[in-house]
Amino acid sequence: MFTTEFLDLPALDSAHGCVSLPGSKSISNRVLLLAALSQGTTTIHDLLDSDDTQVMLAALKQLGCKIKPDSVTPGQAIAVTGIGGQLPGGTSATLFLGNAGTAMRPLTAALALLGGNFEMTGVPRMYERPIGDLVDALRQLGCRIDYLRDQGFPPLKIGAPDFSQFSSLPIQVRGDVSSQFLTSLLMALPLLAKDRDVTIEVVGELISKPYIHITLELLTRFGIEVRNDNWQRFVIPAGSRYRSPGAIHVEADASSASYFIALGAIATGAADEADADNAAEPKSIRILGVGRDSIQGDIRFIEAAQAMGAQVENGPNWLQVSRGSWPLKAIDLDCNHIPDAAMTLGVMALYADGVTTLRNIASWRVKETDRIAAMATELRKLGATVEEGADFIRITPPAARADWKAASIHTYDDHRVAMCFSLAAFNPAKLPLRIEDPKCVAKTFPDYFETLFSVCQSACQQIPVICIDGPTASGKGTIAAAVAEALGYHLLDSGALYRITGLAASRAGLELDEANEETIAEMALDLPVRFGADQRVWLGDEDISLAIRTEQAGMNASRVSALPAVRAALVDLQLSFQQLPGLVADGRDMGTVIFPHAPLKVYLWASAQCRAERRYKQLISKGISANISTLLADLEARDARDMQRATAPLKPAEDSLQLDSSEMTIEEVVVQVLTWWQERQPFGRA
Ligand SMILES: Nc1ncnc2c1ncn2[C@@H]1O[C@H](COP(=O)(O)OP(=O)(O)O)[C@@H](O)[C@H]1O
Ligand SMILES: Nc1ccn([C@@H]2O[C@H](COP(=O)(O)OP(=O)(O)O)[C@@H](O)[C@H]2O)c(=O)n1
Repeated sequence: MFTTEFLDLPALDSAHGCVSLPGSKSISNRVLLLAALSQGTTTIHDLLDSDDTQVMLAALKQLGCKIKPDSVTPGQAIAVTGIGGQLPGGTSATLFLGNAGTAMRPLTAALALLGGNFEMTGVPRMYERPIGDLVDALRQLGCRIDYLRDQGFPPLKIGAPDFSQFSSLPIQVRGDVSSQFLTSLLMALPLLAKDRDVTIEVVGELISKPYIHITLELLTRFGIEVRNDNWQRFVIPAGSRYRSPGAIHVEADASSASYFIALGAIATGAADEADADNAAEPKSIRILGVGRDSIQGDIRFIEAAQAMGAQVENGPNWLQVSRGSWPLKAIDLDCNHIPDAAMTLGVMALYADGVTTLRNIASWRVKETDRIAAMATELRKLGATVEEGADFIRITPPAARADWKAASIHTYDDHRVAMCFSLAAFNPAKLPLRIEDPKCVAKTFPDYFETLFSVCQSACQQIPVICIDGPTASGKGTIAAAVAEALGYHLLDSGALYRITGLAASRAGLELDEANEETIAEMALDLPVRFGADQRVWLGDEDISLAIRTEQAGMNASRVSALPAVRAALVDLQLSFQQLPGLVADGRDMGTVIFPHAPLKVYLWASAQCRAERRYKQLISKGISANISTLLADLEARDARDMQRATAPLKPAEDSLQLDSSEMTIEEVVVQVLTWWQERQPFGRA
């Protein structure tokens, strides 16, 4: 997951490949609650690991459910042992539910019926999301719920219910604000249906029926057959009891699939339509985990995408999407049946041949953020003309390539805004795009951007490289790592490759000189090297992270690096590090030889005395003994060799910015490099 302040997406050209999507959030949290209310243990496969499921799991643990293992582990099922429809008397807890509507609403209903003393809290945005209609419905039954701040909104206090006034009259709930209210009642009211039918009556038009469909399907899996009278009345029959299905699979999120369906429709055409080679090879996006048999309403996003031009093939649990019409066709669509996925249509509209109108989307206004306002604001930043109304949005794409703008997309702590806007990186103007606060995707799809990059292609010159070259101990490695972390970029420590080559050659008993140049170059071509987490380096099965950091290893590196054949042998390996979303490369010739077109080249240096002192401290802190005057002499010898060698000598690239770090702290250097980088971006200062 990208936890950086922002993530810059370079212009993307095309997409092709296969993605496996994470489990659905709606299904995950419903299954968790139903498993928690049931008797016995439910083994849940493919549960989504996200902020919303984590708060739900934490809450269930507080309520006394057993969860094994303790948290969601990739590839491993999770077992939830439920409370069997009953909490121990006097249970009390403060439950923090973040910004998870799928936890706050159903848990409020269930706990208000179960009884106990609870405070239901969350993040500030949760306190702006209405819950009054659900509370009103529950109060009709005798539930005790108080507002702790604003009337109609969390946080809430729940006390012991008094069902003495509970009659057989239907419980009324509004259906036109959020379908989660009805879902919450449907999941919780079987608790009251032991010896009589419980009837729920919907007041007003029921929005988001597909989500109710998911709820009903899952209730069936847990032994509760609700009678659905035309989406207006729902009857939970007397004698209903939650029964664990034993094991259950969570299907992949159909809303998450929408980004990849759109990707197939937008980006699988040839990067350059005139390029015959590309045109010959059909490209597509294959999506695993969700397909024709999905119980999720958002699967009908496929129809909307097809209407805009996507070509879609499907199987029970897979989809395959490629570009059909291009440009996409503008549509005018009632989106009530696909409220979440419809946001993706808003970004597809940027690539359409006319004006797209998405209607009946009033519920967007009360989601993670006011999504109509958010979409309108951010689409305008990209150059679109947007009209918004209480329950619709109308989008006119940028008139021509030159009308597109490079935008920094604000994401409003809304995962879907972040994910759908990433698709604007395919703009024909080849402009980069900034996504602010990319970690907000953690709500439903923590590795969204990694998954996206894994199937996207971009021309080499579009993937940015920041080069940091300079003499030994100037701080290149330290600064490069910090800059890469701040930007979410990959890191190339090119010196490590020469160090590894030097180590391997000296272990093989070779003199590190011209006589062995070809032999060492062949070794360099075939090094079984692997870079792991925490900057660990492996040669075959051996962790050589420390062995390559000694001054002797540095000296050996300097020797082998003077051999032109060795340098040539390492070129392709170095180039292969230039991957989405970008690269920070440190070394001697990053800017002069390996990445001559890099948009930012920094030549970092410091006085020899200062560098010798830094290296001394560094070695001592690693427990390696050292002597300053020897270090100074070695470092000057290394500088001389690096600067005087015939091939790729150390020197500032003509277009580099020089930075003397002698009097600067590490933080100051990092800030300077990031400032230079920001100044080169079309977004303005962050
Ligand atoms: N601006 C700086 N001020 C003080 N110490 C620094 C600075 N930059 C780097 N260092 C320290 O100097 C040592 C050498 O830095 P390193 O990144 O290994 O250099 P290089 O990769 O250029 O050989 C490290 O211990 C690092 O923490
Ligand atoms: N791009 C590069 C990187 C390192 N090198 C050589 O490899 C040696 C070790 O590189 P390094 O970056 O790990 O060394 P330090 O700067 O950390 O001492 C340097 O002394 C250079 O001679 C090179 O020639 N070209």
